[in-house]
Amino acid sequence: MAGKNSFRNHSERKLLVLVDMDQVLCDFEMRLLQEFQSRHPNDPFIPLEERRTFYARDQYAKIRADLADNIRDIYNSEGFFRDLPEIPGACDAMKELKEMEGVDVFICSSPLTSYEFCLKEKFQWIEEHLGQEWLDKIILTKDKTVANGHVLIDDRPNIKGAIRKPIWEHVVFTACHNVHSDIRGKRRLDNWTDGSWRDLILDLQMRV
Ligand SMILES: Cc1cn([C@H]2C[C@H](O)[C@@H](COP(=O)(O)O)O2)c(=O)[nH]c1=O
Ligand SMILES: [Mg+2]
Repeated sequence: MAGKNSFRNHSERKLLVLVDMDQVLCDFEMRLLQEFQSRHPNDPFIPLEERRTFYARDQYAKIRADLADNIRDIYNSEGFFRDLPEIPGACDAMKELKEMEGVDVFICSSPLTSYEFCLKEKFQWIEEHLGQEWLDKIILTKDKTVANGHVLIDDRPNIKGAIRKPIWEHVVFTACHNVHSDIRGKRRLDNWTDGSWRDLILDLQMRV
């Protein structure tokens, strides 16, 4: 019985880290803007530093309804999710996290409801940028509040769902659209490059 208990204690002490994909591992916003400007050179666009809503579509809709449709057509098109550029340092940080003692890391991402390309291409992106072994570490869900973990690193400032008080601490990953958002006492992670993510993980590990 001692063995069983020690296994339970060991797994309970592991810090379970959930990491979002779009705008945390891969740069949805930059590619969306580049593609929009290339497809619609004569239309008004929203520079990244002027983005404010979580959904780009919503902000474009305030300018003109057809611009929002054009935005949707871009992220619904084949290759969009597959070819997203990496957020600087994200993949190296993920690989390091995966090797850290006492840490278990998963990718937790919400796919588009129009899943034709998005679902497959999220898997392709992960395989290409992180490696095949990461295909076993994917949680795809429209409702992240039901996912289990100690921390969720995610750029969406307000994550709502079936569970009113999710089990994880939400650390807001800074993105163009949330720089000015009221994040009500939540912590931020600004990037994967200045090493501050390691301090965050160490601090979280002390609390597990
Ligand atoms: C900006 C924007 C995003 N989306 C979609 C793209 C993804 O499927 C989700 C975001 O997923 P995450 O796991 O929360 O990062 O939202 C969209 O439909 N419209 C948009 O303008
Ligand atoms: Mg995101």
